[in-house]
Amino acid sequence: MSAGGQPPDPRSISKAEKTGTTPAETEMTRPDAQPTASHFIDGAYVEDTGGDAIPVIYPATGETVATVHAATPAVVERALASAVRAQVEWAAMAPVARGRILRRAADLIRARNRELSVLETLDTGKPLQETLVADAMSGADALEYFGGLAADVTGATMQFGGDWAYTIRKPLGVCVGIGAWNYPTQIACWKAAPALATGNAMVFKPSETTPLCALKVAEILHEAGLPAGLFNVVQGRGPVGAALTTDARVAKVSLTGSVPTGRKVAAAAAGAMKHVTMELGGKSPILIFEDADMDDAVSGAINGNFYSSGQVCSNGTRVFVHESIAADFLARLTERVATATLGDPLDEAVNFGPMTTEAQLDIVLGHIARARAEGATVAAGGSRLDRPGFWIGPTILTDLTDDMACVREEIFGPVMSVLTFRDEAEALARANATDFGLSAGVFTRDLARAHRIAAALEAGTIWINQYNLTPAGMPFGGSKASGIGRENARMAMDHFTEAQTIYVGMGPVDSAY
Ligand SMILES: NC(=O)c1ccc[n+]([C@@H]2O[C@H](COP(=O)([O-])OP(=O)(O)OC[C@H]3O[C@@H](n4cnc5c(N)ncnc54)[C@H](O)[C@@H]3O)[C@@H](O)[C@H]2O)c1
Ligand SMILES: CCCCC=O
Repeated sequence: MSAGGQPPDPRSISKAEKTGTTPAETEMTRPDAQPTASHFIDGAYVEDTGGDAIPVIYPATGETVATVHAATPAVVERALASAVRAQVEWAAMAPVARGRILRRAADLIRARNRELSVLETLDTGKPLQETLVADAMSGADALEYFGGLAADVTGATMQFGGDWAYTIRKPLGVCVGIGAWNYPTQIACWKAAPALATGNAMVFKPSETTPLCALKVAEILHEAGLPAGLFNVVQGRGPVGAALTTDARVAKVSLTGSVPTGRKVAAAAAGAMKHVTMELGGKSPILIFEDADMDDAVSGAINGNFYSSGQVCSNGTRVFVHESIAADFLARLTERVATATLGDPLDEAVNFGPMTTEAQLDIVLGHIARARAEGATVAAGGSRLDRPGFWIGPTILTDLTDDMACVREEIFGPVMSVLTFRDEAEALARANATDFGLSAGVFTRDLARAHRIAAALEAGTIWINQYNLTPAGMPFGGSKASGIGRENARMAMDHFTEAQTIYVGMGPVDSAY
């Protein structure tokens, strides 16, 4: 497919720059991001500077805005011990009372959305325009949803003609949550809400890259009335996550992260038969048929590739477009992508931010260099932007084949691969030809085709004529290498409980002798 010309550098149309926002002005609006202390344990902030210092870098400028310390073994011990103690009473509490606390936390989050969104922006670099609607608000939705469901955890009865049995769903005990860096508030809430609603305690380790927001979630949960010890936050890198995963007191590990980390964590948990939820990476397809609403398809591809600067697990980074509309699609796509507004993410006019880390930016640039070397055309973006921080514009690759690395591997950045197809069977086969299976999208006006394709796609979540929307009442998670289990919806309650079966004998007991 031909590139159709290089669009203007998105920096040249930054509204922030047009409106004359200066670094000095945005500096003035930036709050102090330094938390009271690194960890939140047993209802209070805890510091132990014996752990490695972890700088928190504002990705838009590269400045260090806070420093936390990795948990020492003593900190990990305090977190686990308080969770074990607190969980017993919490599990015995009336579920409706547990739910009330979570719903109160949801209200507090909504009331403080702006403050939390600014912190999320400082933590991740994602535009405030996004964080105001997608992060703390999504966390509040999960707390409200699971708070409402807490009193509705039910078992089943089975009749055997006299004798009968019933099941009750019991909490697992102490659960560990481990987060990725792209949605720190949302990930903390999506894990904490179903775990707490069902009577568990959680020790949460945020990503070392974005350690700030989970501390605020802990603070708010406790302000809402959560007893001390039930949601503890400890900081650290992989070894802290590994120490939590392998501790004998931990019944379950819920990880959001990459497939390689998922394999390690699942293997470590399997050694002690712990429950796991694995929310991992993907290389998801979006199939755009010739009868699709073109504007919606372009919007879906933009949302599914460039929101959060492409750092979204479920992104549809392999965009398969029917060959008869491919030229029109690419022309409209490049035209719209050229209007992205880059600038200080704290400026609400900005809708495209930097990569969250320089290391991730380097990974993205490496993928683009390899794609060029393999013969791809860069139809938009493609290079590091000459400004402080970790910037690359929305990037579109064309002239691709399915065996190129950029089409096969998760890039986790703003890089869309546009491919063409001739017929449905071919599109489906190519969409499924991956070890990943997180998500997929279909754009068509043909309802029968939409549902036929959705059923045949090997992915945990499929969007028809939409992309990347994840309401709390909808299960979300991956197939194949992209994960085990589901977050959100009633299914998440099942994943944080286990069934106990009680058989009831109603007559005499027969025995052989
Ligand atoms: N499916 C989803 O819901 C979802 C959501 C967001 C991100 N992701 C995926 O996350 C990845 C990006 O995030 P990342 O770079 O932070 O992932 P990562 O795998 O590098 O790290 C994830 C978390 O695991 C921890 N960790 C690393 N090694 C560990 C070990 N041995 N034991 C326990 N914990 C360990 C890290 O400290 C971090 O907190 C991408 O692949 C993305 O697709 C998935
Ligand atoms: C669509 C939001 C899911 C979070 C993954 O990165």
